[in-house]
Amino acid sequence: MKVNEIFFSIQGESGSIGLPTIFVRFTGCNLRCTYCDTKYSYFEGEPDTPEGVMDKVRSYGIKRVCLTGGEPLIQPREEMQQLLDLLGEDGYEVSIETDGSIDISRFRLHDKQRFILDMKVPSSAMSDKMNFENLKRIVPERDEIKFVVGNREDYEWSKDLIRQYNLDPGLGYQLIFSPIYGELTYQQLVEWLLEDRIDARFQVQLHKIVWDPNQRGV
Ligand SMILES: C[S@@+](CC[C@H](N)C(=O)[O-])C[C@H]1O[C@@H](n2cnc3c(N)ncnc32)[C@H](O)[C@@H]1O
Ligand SMILES: Nc1nc2[nH]cc(C(=O)O)c2c(=O)[nH]1
Ligand code: SF4
Ligand SMILES: [Mg+2]
Repeated sequence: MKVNEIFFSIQGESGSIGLPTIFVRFTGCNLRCTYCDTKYSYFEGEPDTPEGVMDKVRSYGIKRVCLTGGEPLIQPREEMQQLLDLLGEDGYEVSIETDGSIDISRFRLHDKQRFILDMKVPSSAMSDKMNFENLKRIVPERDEIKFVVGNREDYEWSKDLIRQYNLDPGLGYQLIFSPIYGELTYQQLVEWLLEDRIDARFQVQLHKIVWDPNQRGV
């Protein structure tokens, strides 16, 4: 496996937002979202092993990890599964940020491990790469489905998907809406969500408020 960076910060996104978290950012992505804030992870990085990653993770003394990238699920499958197994054996809480294009059923999760499935909206220019079958593979109370939206068209696209796949929060589906940083105001997205009575979590990238938005490794 190839690792771009490992760092310790607060979780800036998703359901565990604000909690201290160790980030393992893998190198390489199969998509090229227009708005991607992590382009430096496409190629830069060093080879490592699941055991090597575990050693570094253990050194931080916190039992919460976020696997991200790049796209973590394009790393060699055996090695990624081995890392998930090692984290599971040690009782780590794990969130896996994934880009919606990779079959999430290729990986076996342990207790306290979950996917954050980002369904790429039209303005990402990647929505035709989505594997919509993933929406049937999601485990409602466990996983989260995320929409990172930049305009009204993205927002309508997301609502259509929620309707079409019956991603009803009443059935345990956990939905997140987040603005593309700098593209859509927080207020505009919040007002749309409230107006339409969408039972989803509004999320900002907390680390971009705490630190300079261009700072790496936070
Ligand atoms: C950098 S990606 C890595 C994981 C995976 N490739 C994915 O896209 O889910 C992690 C999260 O950051 C989000 N993200 C990237 N650039 C962003 C931006 N400019 N504004 C808001 N969210 C952004 C992505 O949409 C994704 O949910
Ligand atoms: N603090 C912080 N939280 C994050 N949550 C998801 C991130 C990511 O880049 O995937 C991220 C990140 O880059 N920084
Ligand atoms: S899938 Fe994730 S890492 Fe890849 S380009 Fe899109 S936001 Fe960036
Ligand atoms: Mg990030």
